[in-house]
Parts: sequence; C-alpha cells; structure tokens
Amino acid sequence: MSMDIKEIAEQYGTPLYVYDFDYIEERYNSLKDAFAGKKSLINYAVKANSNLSVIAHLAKLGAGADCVSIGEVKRALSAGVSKYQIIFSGVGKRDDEIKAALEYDILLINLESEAEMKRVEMVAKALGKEARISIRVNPNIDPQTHPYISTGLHENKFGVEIEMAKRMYIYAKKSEFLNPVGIHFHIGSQLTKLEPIAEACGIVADLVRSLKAIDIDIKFFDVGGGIGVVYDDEKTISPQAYTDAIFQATKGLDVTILCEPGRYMVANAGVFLTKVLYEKVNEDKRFVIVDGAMNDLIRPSLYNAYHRIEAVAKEGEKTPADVVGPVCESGDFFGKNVPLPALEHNDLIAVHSAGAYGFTMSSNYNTRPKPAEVAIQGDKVKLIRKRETYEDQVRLELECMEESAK
Ligand SMILES: Cc1ncc(COP(=O)(O)O)c(C=O)c1O
Ligand SMILES: N[C@@H](CCCC[NH3+])C(=O)O
Repeated sequence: MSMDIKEIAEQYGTPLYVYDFDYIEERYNSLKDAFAGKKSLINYAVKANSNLSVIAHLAKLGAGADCVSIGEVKRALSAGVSKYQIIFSGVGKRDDEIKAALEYDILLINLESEAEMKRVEMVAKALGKEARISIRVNPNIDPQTHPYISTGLHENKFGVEIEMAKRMYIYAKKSEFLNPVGIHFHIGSQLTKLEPIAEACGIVADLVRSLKAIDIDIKFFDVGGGIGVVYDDEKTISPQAYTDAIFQATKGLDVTILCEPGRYMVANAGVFLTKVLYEKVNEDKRFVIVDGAMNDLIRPSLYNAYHRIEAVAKEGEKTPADVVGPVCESGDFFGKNVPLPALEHNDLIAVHSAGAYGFTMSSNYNTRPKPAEVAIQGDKVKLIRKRETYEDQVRLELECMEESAK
C-alpha cells in the first residue's frame, strides 16, 4: 500500500470507512475454491456492504447478488451483476418491487409466505410473465447466535414451515404464472458452528427429495448466508468444512448450490477510523470521546457487539476507557473498558472488523453526515463514497419547507 492508515485519515478526513479490496478478493476466492467442481453460485449479500464499488468488485470476480429490496436489486444491476445472478428475498415485498423484479427478469424471487406467493402470481399474471420462484423454508433450528440475528426458528418471522412449503410448491407447480425452481433457507448470521447449518441442509435436502417424488424438480438449492467471522478470538467455520457439509447433505441431488455470504466477504476487510476529540474522567471512569458515533457504526450499541479498538501508532501504558461518540445517547459507544494509552486531540482510533453492517446501517441521527468510504486495492487508494454534506441531508426538505411556508 502506498499510503498508511494515518495518511489516509489525513487525506480523506474522519470518521471514515476504509476497505481492503484485495482481502475481499481473497475471501471470495477461498469460498469459490471450496465449491470447486460443483455447480455453484456465490450471491454476495448486498445488505452487508452495498457500496456500488464493493458490489462491482465482487461482480468482476464472478459473484452474484442476494438482495432484500428493489433498491438493492438496482444497486446490483448498476454495479454490473448479471440479472441471472440476482435473487430477491425478504418477508415483505411490495407489488411495485415484485413488478420491477419480474421486469428486470432476475434469476429468482424468494417467497416467504403463502400470501406473498399469491401476490407474486397476481403481479406476474398482470404482466403476462412467469415468475421463477424459490421458497424460503424455516427449518426450526437454533443457529446458536445472537437472538436478534437468528432467523431459522419458528418464532422468527422468516420463511415457512416444511408442510406449508410443500403445499406452496404444489400450488406453484400448477400455476401458469409461477415456476418453482428453487429452495432456500437462512438460519441466522454470524454462525460459528457448523452443526446447525448441516442439520438445516439435511432437512431441506429431504424436502427436495420428497418434492422430486411428486415431480417437482428443484434446480437451485440456496443455503443462505451466515458464515461467522472472527471479531475477537472466536473459532469459526472454514469454507471447506462448510461446503463439505452442504455436499454431504445434497448427495445425489442434481442442483446448483447457491449461497449468500455477506459478513464473510467484507467484515474483516473494513476498518472504521475516527479521531479523538477529548478525554474526560468522571469519578474513576475514563471516557475517550471520538468524532465517530453510533450513527456511523451501530453494532456495539445495537447488539453489544465486540469490535477490536486500537489507538493507531500510539504507545504507552494502557488503562481502560469507554470509547464514545458525540451522539446524545448513553448507548453511543464503540467499546467499553478498552485498554488504551494516554491520548490527545486528533489521535487516530481504528475500530476493526467494520466492513459488514457498518456503513449500511448508518443513519443521520443528530444530523450527522454519513462518513466517506475509501477502498485500498494493490497500491491504489480510491474514494468510493464522498462524505455527506449538510446540503445533502436537507436537500429533500428545503424545497418542501419553502413551499409549505408560502
Ligand atoms: C436471507 C439472507 N441471506 C443472507 C444474509 C447474509 O448473512 P451474513 O452476512 O451473515 O452472511 C442474510 C442476513 O443475515 C439474510 O437474511
Ligand atoms: N446487521 C446484523 C446482522 C443481520 C444480518 C441480516 N439478516 C449485524 O450487524 O450483525
């Protein structure tokens, strides 16, 4: 790299997201290699990091896209993902989104309820098209992850039970406007144990076999996303162990395996850079107040998620500090009791593993502009999203205010 992290922070300002594109490429290739010799498609889960340059980088490597809104579908298309490598999931698709997905002719619309199936059929009929669909099965398996990011239990809103899925396939097979070609499950995110995935694969593969027996031929077997990454010192799933479990469960089935990794591709490619504004001590509590905040990276506040935090190029004896932002919430923190050396105004702090669900979950709370995003590739450093301005934030309100004041 031609510039070090401090120079990047100087040039582009803070708070700032920096992504290592070479690392993303390595991650993509490691998973692709683990699928070697099998029909497979890696559909990057765009929600993890939907910057157009990130999607385009993965698309160039051959990745497809897993999308959960028509906005994400549009991002994937503008970033160069082939329409036949795009799938559209989500529990609540609107008619206009279904219509657009059908008009774009993407690979699959993934259904999450019987009511939604009827809606897709109706929209397809109105367009005189046949919708290629898959059905998201909820295998009722505990993925052993954070309850907010667990999705494969019946108590979660996602997918349909096995018996309902069967009924839906039978209905879809008879419909002139539905073509049931895929099956899907996704039991949760940040999965560090293989067993729940292997078990879900087995349950869903059995369903595929029983559908085949009634002449419903599933071509796409989608195992969702969820591969966990190392934030701290967790042991997680290796790509080969992951694909071996999938191959084992789907033995004898002539299917293309789809998977939808998000976090796996980008979490550890990203670092969030923020500068120290002030230090203060209340009673015995040390606070390091930085220029980034929960609106930029909400995972610690929302899930109490751990992100490794370090002071860049700063030595000295370390004492525990809460690293907090300027937002008006006690929940506005990046880390608690983080061992940090003595710090001064403008010292740089790096919050690691911030490439997934960082920028995409950011907001303008407290009228804070969204941070800029930068990519490092080989010896190049490039700006991939400009820092938002105050004008960007009020653009959609200003005219309305002036109009309504008349
Ligand atoms: C349907 C679906 N696919 C893929 C993903 C991506 O998950 P992850 O980032 O854990 O790989 C998610 C998010 O959990 C999801 O809901
Ligand atoms: N946004 C969550 C994960 C949810 C995954 C989307 N289904 C996170 O930051 O960990």
